[in-house]
Formats: sequence, C-alpha cells, structure tokens
Amino acid sequence: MATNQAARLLLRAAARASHVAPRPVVRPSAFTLVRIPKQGRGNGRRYYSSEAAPKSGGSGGIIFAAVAAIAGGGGYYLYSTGQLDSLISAAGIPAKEFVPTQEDYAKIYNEIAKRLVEFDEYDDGSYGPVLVRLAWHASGTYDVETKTGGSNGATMRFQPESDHGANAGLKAARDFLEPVKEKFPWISYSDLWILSGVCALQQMGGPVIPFRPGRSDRDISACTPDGRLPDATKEHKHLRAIFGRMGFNDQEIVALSGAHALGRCHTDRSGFDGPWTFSPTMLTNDYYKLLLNEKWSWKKWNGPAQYEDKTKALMMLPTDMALVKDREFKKWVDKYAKDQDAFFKDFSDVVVKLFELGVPFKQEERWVFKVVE
Ligand code: HEM
Repeated sequence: MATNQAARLLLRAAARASHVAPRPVVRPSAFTLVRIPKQGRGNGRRYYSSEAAPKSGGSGGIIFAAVAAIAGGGGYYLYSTGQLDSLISAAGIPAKEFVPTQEDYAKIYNEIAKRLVEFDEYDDGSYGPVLVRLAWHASGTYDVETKTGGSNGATMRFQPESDHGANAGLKAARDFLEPVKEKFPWISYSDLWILSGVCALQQMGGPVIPFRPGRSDRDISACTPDGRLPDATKEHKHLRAIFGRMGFNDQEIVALSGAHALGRCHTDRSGFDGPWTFSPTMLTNDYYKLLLNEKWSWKKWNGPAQYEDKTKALMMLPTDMALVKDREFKKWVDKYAKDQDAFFKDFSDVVVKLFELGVPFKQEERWVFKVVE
C-alpha cells in the first residue's frame, strides 16, 4: 500500500513537472511499454528502461530518478494501472510497443481453464455455462442495421445494461473473470469475455472455436437499449426477428440454440427452473435429441410457463419448443439430432460469427487454443 501511495505521489509530481495530466485508466488493446534490464523486472514483467532514460537534466531526470526508486513494487502498480505510460510520455522517453502474441492470449486461455477446474463447486460443477452465456449476451445485442451493440465494448460492465432482465445472474461470470483481468491487465474486458466463452466451450467438450483479438472497451454511452436479447416466453416469429436483427438465418438460429445442452435456468435469475439435458457441463447434441424424442408438457407451478419431461428433471423454454413446432426450424433440429459432427461444425462457425459481430478487427488470422487436459 505504502509503495502504491508513493507511486501515486510521484506520478502527480511527474505530471505537474511536465504539465501532462495522468491518463485515465483505459487500456487500448496494444499499449506502450519499455523494458529494463533483468534485475528490475519482478515476475518477468516489463518496467522502465534505463537505456531509454534521458542522461540528465530537466523534469525527465527527476522522473527517471523517481521511477527508478519505485521500480520494484510501485513500478508494477503503475504498469498495471496504465499510469506508467503517462509517466513515460511525460518524460518524452521513446517507448516500445507491446503487442500481445498468440502465446500471450494462450496464457489467458490456460488461466481460465485452470480456474474452471479450481472452482468446480459452482452450480452443476462448472462456471463454463455461465461464461458461455456472458459471451453470448455481450455479442447478441448487435444490430446489423445501425451497427451498434455486439461484443466490442463490454458495456455490460455498466448500469443500466448490467441490470437488464436478460442479464440477471451474469455478475457471477464477470466476477469469476476479474482475477484474470487483474493478472493480465493488458487484455480488454471485451476480448476477455469472448475468450472465456471460447475456453468454456472447448473445455466442456465442444468443437474448436477459433478466436481473434481486437475488441476494445467502450464507455457507458455505448450501452445498448433493453430488449435486444431474446425473450424466452415467445415463439418462432420473435426468434426470427431478434436473430434476424443480428444477421442470422434459420439454420444459424437452430445451431446456436444447441448451446442449451449446457447449463440451467435459475429461479432467481430468469425465473425459469432446471437444466435442458442430463449433462449440463458437456456440450453434446442431446438438446436436439431430447427436443425430438421426449414427451414435453407444461409444468404445473407458479413460475413462468415452461415445459418439463416425464421425469420432471429436465425443462424446455417456449422458445426451445418453437424449434420443433416450426417446420423450417425443425429440419435443422432433425439434422443435428442425427449428426453430432454436423452440429459441432455448424455450431463452431456460427459461434465465431456471433462472437465477432460488430468488431472492427485489424487482424485477419484466427487462432486456435489447445484444450487444457
Ligand atoms: C434462442 C433464444 C434464447 C433464449 C430465449 C435464451 C434464454 C435463456 C434463459 C432464460 C436462460 C436461463 C438463465 C438463468 O436463469 O440462469 C438461458 C441460459 C443459458 N443460455 Fe440461453 N437463450 C437463448 C439462446 C442462447 C444462445 C444463442 C446461447 C449461446 C450460444 C445460449 C446459451 C445459454 C447458456 C450456456 C445458458 C446457461 C447459463 C447457466 O447455466 O448459468 N442461449 N438462456
């Protein structure tokens, strides 16, 4: 703490000396770093470069002395909060770009995978499903016409979007990822949430989901209005309107819905209750098989209208049942129920499309991360 306070004081002094205000703590996807010789780099982190420092005189000299003094612990504080950049630019020191590589993102993938195993007491034994729901709700606000919403921005960090009824319960997923963000502060929340969805799907036995970075966090003004995500009490027309607005066709709607092989409904979140399948932490095509082969009837209870199977252990939402009631949707349910490989292939393609809606990527290449065994 004392070191952090000292660091803050030094930062203010440095900013005053150079008439440059400290930059707000907003990180671009690639940011500026300089390196110092080994002895100054705790934990392999990059700090200040003594080679790059001015030799003498002016405010730069004072700043260099200050930074050198705090390079041990305070240096990392400044680095992790983004204030080191301010100090460096205040001193007019040439800086080197830190552009994270596939290897850097793989470290984050592995960290999330490790945490999924570590915190296996949550819900049905995994945070995986709720991470998938977070990534989908971050992306599914996209409007193809106005080009607003989508996974670029992570605006669910702010009210009112975090309080939209459809997002109830997603704080659990955001909180689960917070220590990962603290450990790797250079990643944007928007890339982190999507990478966590990719990781969760792959770690829960799903297909490979290629990923590319490039999302940046936006402020509260980019929050989308309530009502962009689907309403589970409705039917086929609503599904086509909502997913059509994102740019998806019938086949893609049915393929995306297969994610309901995972996770469950919670009475304290959506009001609905129960899982869709008997293996809610493994991605399979069971959702389609159950839709076709089980006998579904209305659940008799005081909660919102939902279906239950004979065992009363499983559930379907009205929107799930719309996929077998509508002839065009049902064609695809039949296909995916028969052929898990076909489902996995189409699911991977459509999830990549979902997760990339509205993102102004600079990078063409997508990366594949290895499943952590
Ligand atoms: C077709 C329209 C959809 C509707 C109406 C819908 C609705 C819902 C509802 C009501 C829940 C329960 C939330 C709770 O109480 O915790 C839920 C959970 C979930 N949804 Fe959807 N969803 C839809 C599409 C999707 C899509 C496209 C995906 C992913 C690609 C998805 C992934 C999930 C997952 C993984 C869960 C489980 C979350 C958990 O276990 O905490 N859903 N959905």
